[in-house]
Amino acid sequence: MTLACDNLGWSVKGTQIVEGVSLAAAPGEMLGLIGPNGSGKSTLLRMLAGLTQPSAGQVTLKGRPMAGMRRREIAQSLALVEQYAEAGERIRVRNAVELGRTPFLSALRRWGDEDDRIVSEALRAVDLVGFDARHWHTLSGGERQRVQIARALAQEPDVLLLDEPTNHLDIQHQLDILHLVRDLPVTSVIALHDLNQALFCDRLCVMQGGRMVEIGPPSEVLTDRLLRQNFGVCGHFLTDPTDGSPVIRFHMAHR
Ligand SMILES: Nc1ncnc2c1ncn2[C@@H]1O[C@H](COP(=O)(O)OP(=O)(O)OP(=O)(O)O)[C@@H](O)[C@H]1O
Repeated sequence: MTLACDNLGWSVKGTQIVEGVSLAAAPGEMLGLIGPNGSGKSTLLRMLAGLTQPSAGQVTLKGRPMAGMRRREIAQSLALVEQYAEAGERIRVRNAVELGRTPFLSALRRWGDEDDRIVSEALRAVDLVGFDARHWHTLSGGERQRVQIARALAQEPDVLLLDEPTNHLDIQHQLDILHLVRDLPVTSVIALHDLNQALFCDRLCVMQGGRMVEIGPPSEVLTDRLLRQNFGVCGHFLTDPTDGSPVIRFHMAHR
């Protein structure tokens, strides 16, 4: 397995935030992380990225315990796009994306043409061609989000973790990013609130109160019972007449 965790937990000041989460993302899989606000998705992602030390359990990256790995080594395989990622106000877009190459640079391996090519490709992938010289503080929320995704792509990771990556994005760029992630030859774990977007994923992991309550293909996980119990809504599956794909229409649940 590319990325896995076993009995993962995190507590703060005696409060259990995440508890007993075990999962394994297969190579190339797009695993969605869904659940109501405060259910532990971001905390779980940060532990999977090695940024938050678990209070219990362990994460393994390509079969090796992450706890024994150096930050640089993790960053050579795994990239995280956080929900509210910031960058220096005065940094330019291209320089921000170039930071994705840092884990691969050293005194013996200096910046080269290949790094320039990778950065240009990452900017192109998120539709930011021509933004190279723009300062971070001049960018819109959606443009900033795409810079952060480009920075992660520039890491050329095997594992890509994304925390609500479609936040702030207009509908075209939301679809672009979801298609991009789905088509990349990487293992991805992606926290999403939009359950129609979650249908893009191969499997969904449902969080509730810090625990994983379901994992499986979207069609099996997003049942009427689960939508009511975990999200407090009713959902009806409809079929898109253009391509036969499922769409969920939500209604308020009668209490
Ligand atoms: N450092 C902390 N101290 C206290 N409580 C925390 C801390 N970090 C997270 N929490 C709490 O843990 C819970 C889970 O937070 P987390 O951000 O992981 O949820 P989430 O599922 O990503 O939420 P959202 O959908 O709103 O982004 C929340 O109730 C949050 O307030």
